[in-house]
Amino acid sequence: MQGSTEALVSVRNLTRTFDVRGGQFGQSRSQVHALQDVSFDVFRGETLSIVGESGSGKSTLGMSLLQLTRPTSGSVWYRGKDIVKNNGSQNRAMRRHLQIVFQDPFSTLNPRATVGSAIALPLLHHGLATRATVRDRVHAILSDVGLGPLFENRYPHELSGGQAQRVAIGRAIACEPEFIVCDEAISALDVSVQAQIINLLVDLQEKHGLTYLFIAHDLSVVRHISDRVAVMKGGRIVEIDVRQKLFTDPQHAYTRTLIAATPVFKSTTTDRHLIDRPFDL
Ligand SMILES: Nc1ncnc2c1ncn2[C@@H]1O[C@H](COP(=O)(O)OP(=O)(O)OP(=O)(O)O)[C@@H](O)[C@H]1O
Repeated sequence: MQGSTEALVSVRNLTRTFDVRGGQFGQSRSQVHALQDVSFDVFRGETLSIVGESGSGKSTLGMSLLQLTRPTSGSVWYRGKDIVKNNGSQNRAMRRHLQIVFQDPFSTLNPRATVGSAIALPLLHHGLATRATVRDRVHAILSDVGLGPLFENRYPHELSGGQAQRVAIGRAIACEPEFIVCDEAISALDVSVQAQIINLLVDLQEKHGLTYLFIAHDLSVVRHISDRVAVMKGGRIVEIDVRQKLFTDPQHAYTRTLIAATPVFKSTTTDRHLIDRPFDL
């Protein structure tokens, strides 16, 4: 296990209910219980994966941890503080330490901003570089994510999906965070590019001591890179355990169903880098 047993983030009794309108003219109202009494810890340095069927609440959970959506009730403890109670400026300051990488990098990159300025912005905003040092920092971050210095002048439309996701990851690590939510961060990429991005995330975790909440639906990847896995169904965590135990001795019937639907994993390596996909088919 890569992580410690020190809780970096603690989620307690988290609930998120959405009011939704139905009917032809929106005349009827109902509620969706996206998160129901969710409690768990994320240990410093670990990769905790969240798996579950579509609509089980994975993204709502990830967004709630960063206060990108406000929970209906419950608490999220980080650095001794319940960040659910944060005001706007406290949230902005907190997000230097807690970052998120989404599935579609193009939707989060400004199409009119170069890669260099996308990475420079958080550096300058959080006082992590000055006008004099920012270019060197941008180049160092580009190198960290496997991109050469010339990428600083490119615009998002000039990037492949994998390159754009590298930029999004670079922008996240520019803030020197300790915790990153990866919300289906490899799902939209070609299979061979997925392996490259997984390997990059593994390298960055080792280099910077990062903690990941890795939201995914692909159990073969989750099985490879996670320290622990939480299984969500209907807004609840139905099972959470260390990876080895969860995959070899699942306790919940739904976990068994998910695992049964996953291709057999043949690799016995303990190295979390992927050689290529489909490595396990
Ligand atoms: N803004 C919203 N308004 C209304 N309902 C929402 C909203 N956001 C999420 N939901 C509902 O909450 C539930 C959980 O959604 P969520 O996106 O967290 O699931 P998920 O497990 O991430 O799904 P997927 O794997 O498809 O991304 C779903 O029923 C969804 O329709």
